[in-house]
Amino acid sequence: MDGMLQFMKLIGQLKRVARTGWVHREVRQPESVSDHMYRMAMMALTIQDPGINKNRCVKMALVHDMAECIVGDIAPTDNISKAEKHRMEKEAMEQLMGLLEEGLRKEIYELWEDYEAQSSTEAKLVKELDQLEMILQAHEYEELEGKPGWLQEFFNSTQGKFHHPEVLRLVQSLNEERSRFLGVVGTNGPSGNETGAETVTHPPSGST
Ligand SMILES: Nc1nc2c(ncn2[C@H]2C[C@H](O)[C@@H](COP(=O)(O)O)O2)c(=O)[nH]1
Ligand SMILES: [Mn+2]
Repeated sequence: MDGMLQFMKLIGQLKRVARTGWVHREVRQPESVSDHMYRMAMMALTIQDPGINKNRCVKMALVHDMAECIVGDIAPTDNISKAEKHRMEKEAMEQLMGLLEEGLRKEIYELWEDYEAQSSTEAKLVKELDQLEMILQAHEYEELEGKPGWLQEFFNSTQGKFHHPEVLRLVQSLNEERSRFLGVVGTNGPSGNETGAETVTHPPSGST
């Protein structure tokens, strides 16, 4: 088969790889890895910061989890070490890159390596978008399932991970909307001047 066609079919598998974090919590109709990367790419497209290479961020968002078409979506709950996860994903990337011509192979692999190593400013921002996209999706699932606070663990595990002003602004808006949904604003809810890293940490009883 044509290498490019095989590459595109492998990438197409991302549409069918459900995000493990949601599967683990028995979310109905969990999003796929490609769903996750699409919204991250859109988030990157909206970046206004003149000091950031926005196009690099969009490309990085689109490639950062592509190895998961082969190795699947490895989550913290899988208890696979960072080193082993990196080894598995690097092997998958090499298989994918072997299907491409030299120029494309270099461009994509360099973006992926930068994200993995968190070397560039853009890579660090895309990591923040990765975490923002996840907590936004968690909030949306809480709303869809009518379960305020249900997915608090995703907010706890990302606390303190947000630094870029444009990301913090979105996290702040998300936390304010989530607080209203939790029904705590106006009682002992957030004061509204949080940096966005804090989350509402007193979900109603019954959430884990
Ligand atoms: N149960 C939890 N799962 C989590 C948490 N943080 C991340 N995750 C999941 C989300 C994805 O399915 C996967 C990794 O996502 P990447 O975008 O980094 O590949 O792990 C958590 O706190 N709890
Ligand atoms: Mn990701």
